[in-house]
Amino acid sequence: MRPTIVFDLDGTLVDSAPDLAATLNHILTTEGLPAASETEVHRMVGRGARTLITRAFAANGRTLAPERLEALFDAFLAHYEANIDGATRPFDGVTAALDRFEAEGWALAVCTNKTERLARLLLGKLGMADRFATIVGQETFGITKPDPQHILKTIEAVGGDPARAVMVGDSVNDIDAAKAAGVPVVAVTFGYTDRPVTELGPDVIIDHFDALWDAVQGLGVTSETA
Ligand SMILES: O=C(O)COP(=O)(O)O
Ligand SMILES: [Mg+2]
Repeated sequence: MRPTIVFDLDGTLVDSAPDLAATLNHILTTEGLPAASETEVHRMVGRGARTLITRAFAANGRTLAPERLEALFDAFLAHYEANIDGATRPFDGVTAALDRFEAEGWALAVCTNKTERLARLLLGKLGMADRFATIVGQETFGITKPDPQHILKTIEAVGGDPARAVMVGDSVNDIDAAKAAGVPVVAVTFGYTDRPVTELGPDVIIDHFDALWDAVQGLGVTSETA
């Protein structure tokens, strides 16, 4: 059985904050609220767009009734879909790192709290969708990180084994989900998080995708079949 490497999307594979911020700010300004900075967005992304909107309104002392939140979520998705790849690009070294894992026989997967639909759209526009054996989002199983089942079901979807899998992510949601799933986790330092990943207890931390292959080798999950 092939080993599986599961990637978070926003803040891990792709630098999507500029486009997420543009859409969030479209919603906020339409509502008469001040725009959020990209740094603020970095701290609020990670639990999906409903949570992003909720957090941004809370930062302005506003709470949202459930119906209002759903309406704003729909408006967010429509605006984001139309602008999804405006400035979003893969982080430096992603392509070479994916090439390496693919060449060594790993199954590549995405597990994101974005919607699967928009994750597929974005990765398709970036020419990356075909590289992944599966792309799992918030609505795929109705489960989101930090629930460990989000990662475990992603591994299952590619026919993988959690005992021969690794998670790569940027936030507490990825790290907590992986730990609860019993899957070793690599944290990146260049993503979106409200707390430095050094405080979150990942198995290993990398500053650049060029360090990913060696970091994963150090976790003892290898390409050879047992
Ligand atoms: O869009 C989000 O809030 C999070 O997405 P991610 O799980 O890919 O980081
Ligand atoms: Mg992320």
